[in-house]
Amino acid sequence: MELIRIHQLGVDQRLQDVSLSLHRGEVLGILGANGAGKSTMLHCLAGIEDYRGEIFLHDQRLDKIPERRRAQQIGFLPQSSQSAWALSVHDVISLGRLPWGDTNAEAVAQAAAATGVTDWLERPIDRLSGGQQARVWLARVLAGQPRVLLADEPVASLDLSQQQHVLQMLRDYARNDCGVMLSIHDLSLAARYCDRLCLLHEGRLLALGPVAEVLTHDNLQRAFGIDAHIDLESQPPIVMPR
Ligand SMILES: Nc1ncnc2c1ncn2[C@@H]1O[C@H](COP(=O)(O)OP(=O)(O)OP(=O)(O)O)[C@@H](O)[C@H]1O
Repeated sequence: MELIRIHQLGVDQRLQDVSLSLHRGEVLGILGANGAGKSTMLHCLAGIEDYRGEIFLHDQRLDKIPERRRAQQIGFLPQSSQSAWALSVHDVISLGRLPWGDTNAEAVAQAAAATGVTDWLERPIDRLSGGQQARVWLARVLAGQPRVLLADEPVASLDLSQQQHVLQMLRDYARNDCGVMLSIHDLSLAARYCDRLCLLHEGRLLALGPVAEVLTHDNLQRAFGIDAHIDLESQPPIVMPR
């Protein structure tokens, strides 16, 4: 069943005629070169970018859904986040409860545990490393318990172990009757953790479907201009520029 349906999405010169769906229980990976339109598409879904075309959440047009309800349903992790104040980790994660108007201590504790930040709850966020802060911002989104979780490069600043941990956690999150849409540059990780992939090229949809249909030599040549070594049968799968 579709959680999100995008129909002919367009933004100025940046995104053209993109149509796709996010299904219940799946992780959909958004791929593409720098400037391909990944963030732009996620911003449209998050309600922070004007667009042409239509986006449906369940069967309701996104722009007709009251803002608060939309924020309860769709959580967004931007590419980078910063706090203007030296909030504690606990307070940052609690901000994720704003759409609900509560402080749900259990949701906050669960989000902290899922991202492995429980030991830092009392520390000011600006005293953490970049990768540690990234996990706290992710915890903030998780605390809102959104049905649809959008994440713009959630593992870009994480070490190898945390990349795996976070992607597995997002996969588990999706399986719990939710959906996750994330942009990612590491094609091997995308092959390993995403159920389906969407490959954007110059603002257009170049390929959409199961991993093996999207990560082909031809598609990677067109999207990234690379000759790739692709072995999707190995454990874990390998997709690297030669
Ligand atoms: N606020 C903006 N106003 C106008 N153009 C923008 C804006 N933000 C991004 N762009 C342009 O839109 C295009 C798509 O950018 P977008 O950020 O969606 O790419 P991306 O695929 O997320 O790239 P990256 O991998 O570098 O994060 C780029 O050409 C970019 O220069």
